[in-house]
Amino acid sequence: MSRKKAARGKAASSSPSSGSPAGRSSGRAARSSPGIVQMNGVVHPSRPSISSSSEFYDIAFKVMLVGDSGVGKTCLLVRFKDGAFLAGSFISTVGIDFRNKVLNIDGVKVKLQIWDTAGQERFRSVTHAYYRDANALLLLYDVTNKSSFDNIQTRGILRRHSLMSPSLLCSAVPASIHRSHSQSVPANGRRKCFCCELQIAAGALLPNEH
Ligand SMILES: Nc1nc2c(ncn2[C@@H]2O[C@H](COP(=O)(O)OP(=O)(O)OP(=O)(O)O)[C@@H](O)[C@H]2O)c(=O)[nH]1
Repeated sequence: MSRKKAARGKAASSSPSSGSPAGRSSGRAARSSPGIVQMNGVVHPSRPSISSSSEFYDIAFKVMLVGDSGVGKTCLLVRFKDGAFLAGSFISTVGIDFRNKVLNIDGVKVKLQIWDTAGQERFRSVTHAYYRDANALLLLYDVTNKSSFDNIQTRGILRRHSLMSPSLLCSAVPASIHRSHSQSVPANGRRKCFCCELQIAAGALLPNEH
């Protein structure tokens, strides 16, 4: 599956820890290595493993970014992974893409494999296949667009039911916050940031013994 955004996010896309499903082997190499136990989509290496970005990690989780087209999913992910903001003309994601990032949560190296799904309706059937084994869904909405907020509620409920996984972590996350001068969805007192939400999700997914 190719993705138009590769052109503008060149540096990020050329990273070995990111890619489209066509290049998924690098991102998923660790998952098929010997000695890795997979339970409910959680990857527990039997010893510290090395991610495709040459970073060791103790445990890995699959996180899906979901939301309407244009809410800012790719921008947030590229910002989180590479620290760059994708300004300029909007090029919609084609299909699905992913990036890896290793976080240190209370001394545990947590590898997040973050999947950026296309928001456009026509890719729904393609992206649906990638929800299997997901540990968390981050439901992104544009703070200036009320319907994008209403839609994530439906999407979150539908996903949870279709995956029949009550343990799946779902969280609503505001995006496009730099457009917030015309904010139409209340931030509920606390201004959640994408980076914080990923840290919270990673912490919540860790087994109790950590
Ligand atoms: N001003 C402003 N523009 C933003 C912000 N976040 C995203 N954008 C712009 O919104 C447009 C859409 O952002 P994307 O991240 O590509 O949206 P997406 O949710 O990935 O869209 P799909 O790939 O179609 O699902 C781009 O032109 C971005 O530059 C923000 O915080 N402020």
